[in-house]
Amino acid sequence: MSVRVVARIRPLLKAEMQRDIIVDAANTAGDAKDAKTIVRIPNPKKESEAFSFQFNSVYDSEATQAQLFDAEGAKKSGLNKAVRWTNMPATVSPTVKHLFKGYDVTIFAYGVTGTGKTHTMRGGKSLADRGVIPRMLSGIYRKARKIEKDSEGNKQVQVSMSYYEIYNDKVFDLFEPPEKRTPAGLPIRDIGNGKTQVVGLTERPCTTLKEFEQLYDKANVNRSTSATKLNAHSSRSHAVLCVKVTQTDSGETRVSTASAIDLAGSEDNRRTENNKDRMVESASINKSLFVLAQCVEAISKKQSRIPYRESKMTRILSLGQNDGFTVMILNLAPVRSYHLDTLSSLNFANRTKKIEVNEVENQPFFRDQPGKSKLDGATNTMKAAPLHRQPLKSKILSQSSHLQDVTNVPKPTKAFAVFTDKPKTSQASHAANTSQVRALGLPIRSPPKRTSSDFTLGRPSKFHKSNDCGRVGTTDLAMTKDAIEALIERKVSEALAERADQTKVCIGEPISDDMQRRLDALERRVEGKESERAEGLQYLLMAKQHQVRGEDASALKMYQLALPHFPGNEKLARKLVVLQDRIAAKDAAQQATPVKVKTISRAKSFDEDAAAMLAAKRKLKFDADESYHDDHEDPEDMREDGDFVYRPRTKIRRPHNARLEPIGKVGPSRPVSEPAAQMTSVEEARADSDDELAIELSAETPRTKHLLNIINTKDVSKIKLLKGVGPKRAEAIVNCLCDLDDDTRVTSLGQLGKLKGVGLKTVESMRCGVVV
Ligand SMILES: Nc1ncnc2c1ncn2[C@@H]1O[C@H](COP(=O)(O)OP(=O)(O)OP(=O)(O)O)[C@@H](O)[C@H]1O
Repeated sequence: MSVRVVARIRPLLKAEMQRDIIVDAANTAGDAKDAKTIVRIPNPKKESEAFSFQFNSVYDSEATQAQLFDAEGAKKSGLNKAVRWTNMPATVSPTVKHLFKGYDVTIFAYGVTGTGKTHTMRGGKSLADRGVIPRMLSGIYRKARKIEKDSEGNKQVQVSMSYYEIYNDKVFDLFEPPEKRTPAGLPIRDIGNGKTQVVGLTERPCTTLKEFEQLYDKANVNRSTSATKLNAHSSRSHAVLCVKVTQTDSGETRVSTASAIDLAGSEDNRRTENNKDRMVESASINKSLFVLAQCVEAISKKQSRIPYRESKMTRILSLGQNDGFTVMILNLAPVRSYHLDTLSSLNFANRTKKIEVNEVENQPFFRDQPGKSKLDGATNTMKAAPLHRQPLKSKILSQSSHLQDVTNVPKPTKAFAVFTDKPKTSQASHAANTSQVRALGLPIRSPPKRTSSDFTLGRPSKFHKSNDCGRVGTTDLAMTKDAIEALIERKVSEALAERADQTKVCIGEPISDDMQRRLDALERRVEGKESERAEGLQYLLMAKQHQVRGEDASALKMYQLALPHFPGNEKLARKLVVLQDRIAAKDAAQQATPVKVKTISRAKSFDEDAAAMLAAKRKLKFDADESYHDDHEDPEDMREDGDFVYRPRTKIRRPHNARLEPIGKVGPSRPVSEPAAQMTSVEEARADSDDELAIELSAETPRTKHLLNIINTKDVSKIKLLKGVGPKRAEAIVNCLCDLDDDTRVTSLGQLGKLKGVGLKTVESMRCGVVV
C-alpha cells in the first residue's frame, strides 16, 4: 500500500487578495463533481501552462474540518484507477477502524509556513473548528466505548498519550514545561529493525476525551511557537503526538499506536525577515525538511542509502519504514506569493504518494509479558513503549555492495502532467523538441504530428506511463510527449529543491559514505554527551551538513555558534575565514552581475547580513535557474541512460588540459607544466575556491586508491562499471589518458575531476560506488 496523500488548499487570509489566487482544485473526468483529486498551478516560467498534480483527494478552500476528517464515500467510485488506496477513500476517519484492528497509523501535515498545518491538525476550540487530532480522539473513545459495551465488559480498551516536539533537532517532552527541560533534550535510540525510541518520554493515560483535551491543551502551551512575518503563531518545532490504544480481551493484549505529526513549515527567509533565534530555528526546520525530501527522493529512486539519520525528525517519522497506514495532508496556500514553495511542496507530495508501506498488523501478546508498558502508580505515568516499526522492505531498496551500473537503475514513474491553455505552434514545440534531441546527440527531423487531444487544458493526467519515459531510442528520434514531461519534471523538481534549500547539490546526489560515516560518528558523540561541548558539537554537525549541501551562509552561522564552545580552535577559526571569504567572493561576483540584487550593507549586524546574503544568493540562484529549460545542450549534462542532470550556470572551473603526474613520482600531485602552481593536491583543491568538495576528495583513502587504480588501468570495460560513468564517458576518459604520455597516471581525485568530460560530481559518484 502506498502513502495516502490528500491536499488541502486553505482559504485566503485577510491580507491576501482574490486576484492573487493561482492554485485551484479540479476533478478528473472520472471523478464525481464534488470529488476533486487534482491540484492545478501555473508554470512559473509560462503562465499559460498549468502543472497538474493528482492526489487521493484534494480539498479546496471551502472544505470544512469535518469534511476533511470524515471525507466522503462518494469519492470511492470516482477515484482514478491509478490511485492505489481505492479501498480506503476517506481521509482520516477510517484510520480509527484500522487502529482498532491492530494497525499503526501515522498522519502528518506537511506544507510551507502559514499554509494551515496546525489549523488542520489541531484546529480551533469550537466544535466545527476542531481539527484532525481531537476528531480522531473522539472517534477512538466512541469506538472504545462501543467495543466495551458490545463485549459486555469482556474487552477493555485503554488509551494513553505521549507528546513531544523536535525543536532545533532536539527532542523535548511537551508534558515538561520549558524551564524544566535539559538543554540537550531527550535521546533517541535505535532499537533495531529500523525502529526508534525516545528515551524517558512521559506517557499519560487518558480515559475520556475531556481528559485527553485537558492534557493536550496543557502540553500545547509548552510547544515552541513564535510570531514570524508570515504567521503570527508559527510553529517552530515538529510536534509528535502518539496515542496508544491497548485492547485487552481474556488475557490477550493488542497495542497499536496512532501518531499525529504537525510538522513545522519550511520558510523562505527572504520573506520571514527572521531575527537570529528565528534564523537558527528556521535553519533547523529547513534542514530537517530537506532531509525528509532527500529520504523520499532516495526511496523513490530505490537508492541503497536512505539518509534517515541526518535528522531526528526523519529518524522518528521513518517514512517508508513504518508499517500500517500513513496519511500525509499536504497544506497549500492559494496565492502567488507562495508560488515556488507550493510547487516544491507539490513535487515532494508527488514523490511521497509513491512510497510503499507495509500493512502489518501488530501481534497480540499476553498480559504481564515482560518488556511491555506498565502503569507507574506513583507518577500516574507509563514508560512509553517504542513505536512499532519494521525495516524497509527489500522491494523498496536494492542493496548494492559492488560497483553499481547506473544504466540499469529504473527511472521513477512520471510525477505530473503539463497542460497548456493555448495550443502551441508546431514551431515552438519543434524548437523544444529539437533542442532536447540535439542535447541527446541525435539527428533532428520534422516535428511529429500531434493529435488534437494532446496538450489541452483540463485533460486528465495519464498516470500509467512507461518507466522508460525520457529515454529516446534510435527508432524514436523525436522527443515524445512523455519524454518532454519527464524532462520538465526533472528540471523543475531539481531547480525547485535547489532554490528552496539554497544548495548547489542536486537533490538526489548522495553524501559520500565516508562523509556520512563522519557525520554519523559526530552525531553519536553528540548523543552521548549532554555537556556544553555537546552543544558545540551539535552546531558543528549542523554546520558540516549545511556545508556539504553548499549552504554557506547557514554553515557560517552554525560555525560561529560553535566557536564559543571551542575557544582557540585554529581549525574552526580557519574554516570561518574560508567560508567568510567565499561568501564575500560570491557577494562580489553577484554585485558584478547585471542581475538586480539588493546591495548589502557591510555595516549591518551579522544576522541582517546573513539573512540579506541568503536572500541575495537565493535571488541570484533563482535567476540562474531561469535557464533550466534550455540549458541542456551541454553534452556533459547527458548520462548514458538519457537522464539529465541539472547544473547551474555557474560551473566549476575545469581546465581543458588535465595536469597529470608521471608514473613513479611520489608525494603530492604537481602540475607538470605550470611551476607557478606548485601546490600539494590539498592546497590545489583549496585554491579552487568554489569547490569545497575537492578538499574532501583530495584525501588519500583506500577507496580513493582503488578508484584511481581502476582509472589507471585505462581499460574501458572496467572504467565503465564505475558508478555514474557508462561506456561513453569511460571511453572519453581512456582517450584523454591515452593522449598523454604512456607513463602518466592519475594520482588524485582532483586530477581525475579535471579530465575532460569528468566533473567533481562524477568523481564523487564514482568514489561512492567503489567498494574496497
Ligand atoms: N482551512 C482553513 N480555514 C480557515 N483558516 C485557516 C485554514 N487554514 C489555515 N488557516 C489560517 O491560516 C493561518 C495560518 O495557519 P497555521 O498556523 O495553521 O499554519 P501552519 O502551516 O501551521 O504554519 P507554521 O508552519 O508557521 O506553524 C492561521 O491564522 C489559520 O487560522
